[in-house]
Amino acid sequence: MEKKILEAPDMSRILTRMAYEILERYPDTDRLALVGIHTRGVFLAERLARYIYEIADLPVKQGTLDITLYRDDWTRISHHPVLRSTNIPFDVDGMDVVLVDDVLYTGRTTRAGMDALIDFGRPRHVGLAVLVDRGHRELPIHADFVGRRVETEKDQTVNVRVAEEDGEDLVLVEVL
Ligand SMILES: O=P(O)(O)OC[C@H]1O[C@H](OP(=O)(O)OP(=O)(O)O)[C@H](O)[C@@H]1O
Ligand SMILES: O=c1cc[nH]c(=O)[nH]1
Repeated sequence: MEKKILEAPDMSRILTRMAYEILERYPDTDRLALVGIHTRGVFLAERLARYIYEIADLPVKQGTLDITLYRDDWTRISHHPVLRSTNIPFDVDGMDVVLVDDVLYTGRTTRAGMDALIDFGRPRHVGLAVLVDRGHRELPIHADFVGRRVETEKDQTVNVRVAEEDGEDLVLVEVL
């Protein structure tokens, strides 16, 4: 069984708030880029960029990262990984890059995301925005912009659904 923790209006409100926070932290939007981590981070990054455009009338650079081959455990997960597109259509050197993901858990995806990003250049600053921080970090990583902190047990699962991929906006936590 799963319990709903966020529904579509909650997600819109939270992402709007996060867009304001990102703008406040990085007012120089010429230097700002939002980079979504596949899969759902890509759609959340697009939405944050859209909210920033609506709030400040300023376009923000965007990119996507597939971190599969940068994971420290990818051979354990699959020897035939499905790869998705990495697209960083701007010069990363000197930029303020906000990585965007749906869930922050152990921090291993974020670490892989930083590795993947740094292969493109040397950002001035890298931040992290996540819709849900569920704790249980295994690496010294924290998020700068958090939609909702959720207390979880280590063996619970947080399931984020986004309309673009799943047909609905919903965040569920497995009930143990
Ligand atoms: O902090 P971590 O322990 O790395 O966990 C967080 C990651 O786990 C999920 O991705 P998943 O690997 O399930 O792939 P998905 O994005 O395709 O669902 C989620 O989307 C985050 O990217
Ligand atoms: O609970 C979890 C842990 C990692 N990634 C998710 O999407 N959910």
